[in-house]
Amino acid sequence: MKITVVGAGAVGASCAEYIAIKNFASEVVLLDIKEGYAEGKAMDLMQTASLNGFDTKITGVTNDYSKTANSDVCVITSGIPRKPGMTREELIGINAGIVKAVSSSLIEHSPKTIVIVVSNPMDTMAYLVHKSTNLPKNRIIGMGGALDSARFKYRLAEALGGPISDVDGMVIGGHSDTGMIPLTRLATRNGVSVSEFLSEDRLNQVKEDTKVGGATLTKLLGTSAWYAPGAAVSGMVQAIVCDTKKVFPCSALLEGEYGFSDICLGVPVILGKNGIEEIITITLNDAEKANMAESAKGVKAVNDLL
Ligand SMILES: NC(=O)c1ccc[n+]([C@@H]2O[C@H](COP(=O)([O-])OP(=O)(O)OC[C@H]3O[C@@H](n4cnc5c(N)ncnc54)[C@H](O)[C@@H]3O)[C@@H](O)[C@H]2O)c1
Repeated sequence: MKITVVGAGAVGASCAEYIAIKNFASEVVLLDIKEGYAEGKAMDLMQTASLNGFDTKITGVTNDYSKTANSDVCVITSGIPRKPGMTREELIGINAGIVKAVSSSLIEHSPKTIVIVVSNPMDTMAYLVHKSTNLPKNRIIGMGGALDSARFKYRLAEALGGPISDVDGMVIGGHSDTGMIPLTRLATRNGVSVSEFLSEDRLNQVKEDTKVGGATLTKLLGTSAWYAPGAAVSGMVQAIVCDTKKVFPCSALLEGEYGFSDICLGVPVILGKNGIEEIITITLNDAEKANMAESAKGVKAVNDLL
């Protein structure tokens, strides 16, 4: 299986590294517009192969889409990241042009590909790819919820004082500080509701810490994070390539699900060889429904800027 990752920056390179280390793909092509940058990242990563024990071949190219031909999955991470104090929405002006041009070049060379959109503001960028290409909706997937859910589980484990492997939970809604909806009501510690262990106040704190998870890291790092985003993308690529049918919250084009249409929003989906195999409709309570409506409103307002 051949995977292309566009953008050999922090997230793209981390994503390529995790894909290679998990050893499920034969080839990863890293593409960047900056002369020699992807080639350098690919060479550095290939020099970890004997140390980390993987056989995936990573090649780097400068803006040459012919080298990406017939990719099974293409990941778009190209674009600018946010700086401290910025929102993801503020990136739209520059990133929309990049994502539109990149997706069109990718699809020209890999018409059967599945596209994973990472560049921010991600829900709007995924929507833009839907609007500007003819790919069926199951083949365009936005990555946000997989990362936000990992951050949610991190915060839950911290509050519980237990291992993350005991924790399950999901974040749906828009991939923004205000739009995320960590579903504390459905989160569990080894099958037991987390509300058995944590007060409502503590759970609300977990929720708020999760929503600003990206901003917290951006402030500490001076730019947005890359390890967890790269790992989240690699998990989604693996589910597609290995046809695992695992459930991830992803930004998917909605056509009536959850009461919304003509919008990409984070909802639980089953990922497999066809990309989005199914959108799962979970029963939300009134408060969660109201949160989803607010979240959708926020994403629509950004979509209107396109
Ligand atoms: N969806 C998520 O959960 C999530 C998480 C983290 C970051 N992001 C987003 O991912 C994007 C990348 O973040 P990063 O930290 O890797 O940034 P980065 O600056 O480290 O890397 C971006 C790379 O894109 C390249 N690039 C720019 N224009 C290009 C083009 N037209 N064609 C090919 N390459 C091009 C740049 O040269 C650069 O190497 C940002 O928009 C960021 O906000 C999303």
